[in-house]
Amino acid sequence: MSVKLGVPSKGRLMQKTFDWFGARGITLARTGSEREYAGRVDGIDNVQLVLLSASEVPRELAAGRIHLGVTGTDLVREKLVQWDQKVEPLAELGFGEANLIVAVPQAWVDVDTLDDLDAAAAAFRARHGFRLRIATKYHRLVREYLREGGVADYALVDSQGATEGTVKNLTAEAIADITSSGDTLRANHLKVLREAPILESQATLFRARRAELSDDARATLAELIQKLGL
Ligand SMILES: Nc1ncnc2c1ncn2[C@@H]1O[C@H](COP(=O)(O)OP(=O)(O)OP(=O)(O)O)[C@@H](O)[C@H]1O
Ligand SMILES: O=P(O)(O)OC[C@H]1O[C@H](OP(=O)(O)OP(=O)(O)O)[C@H](O)[C@@H]1O
Repeated sequence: MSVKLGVPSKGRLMQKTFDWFGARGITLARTGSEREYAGRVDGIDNVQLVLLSASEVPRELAAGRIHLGVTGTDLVREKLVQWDQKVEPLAELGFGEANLIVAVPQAWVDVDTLDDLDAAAAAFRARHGFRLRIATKYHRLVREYLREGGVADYALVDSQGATEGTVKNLTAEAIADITSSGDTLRANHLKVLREAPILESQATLFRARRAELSDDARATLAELIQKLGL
């Protein structure tokens, strides 16, 4: 039995993940044609590379189909109920840093805090007859945050990409999304609420708590963790 290491196969986390392992003597490489999702691990025996989308890594870890996996903390917390019982963070990797925030139109001069948003949401419903819409793909984290922040009168609308565009497109009044440089928010005339972010995320190496391991694989995992300096 080999140790299965799940890493993003594309997107912004892939190359930096490969670089992070490479700097620690473990070479990860995609093999085959550019479009083939096959990979190789050099620098240690008996470790199998599993190429996945960053958003699928949490589920694969929770199911125990991979033993180790790299993805953003935001995706783990959003996708796994009681995430800390399913996975253990082993190392923050220092890239993929982004904050999950709530943003509203810059033109809403009276709305700078969650309290303001709650008041605006109540007024919006009274005026329009439907609830203020917040577009996001982080449904669980945003619901929990708004409940704790005392914001009640809103509806979440699902947005799986280009979330900042939903306000201009009139499919939402506000958004909750990841921001890094802030350029996308500014370009779409949105401002972040004054409170601390919902979550500060970065790429992290996780271990699956429930994955089965043979004795051989357990030894390989220990060797890998030691080689990575963890
Ligand atoms: N602008 C950004 N800067 C830095 N990290 C970001 C940014 N936007 C998203 N991320 C982080 O990158 C991770 C997602 O990576 P990426 O967008 O490449 O994957 P994905 O959207 O899940 O891809 P896929 O389409 O393959 O499912 C998340 O953990 C997220 O927090
Ligand atoms: O603060 P910034 O540096 O401008 O980055 C923020 C943007 O990056 C992510 O989008 P991504 O590029 O993954 O595209 P998406 O909208 O299709 O998710 C995120 O959803 C924001 O839209």
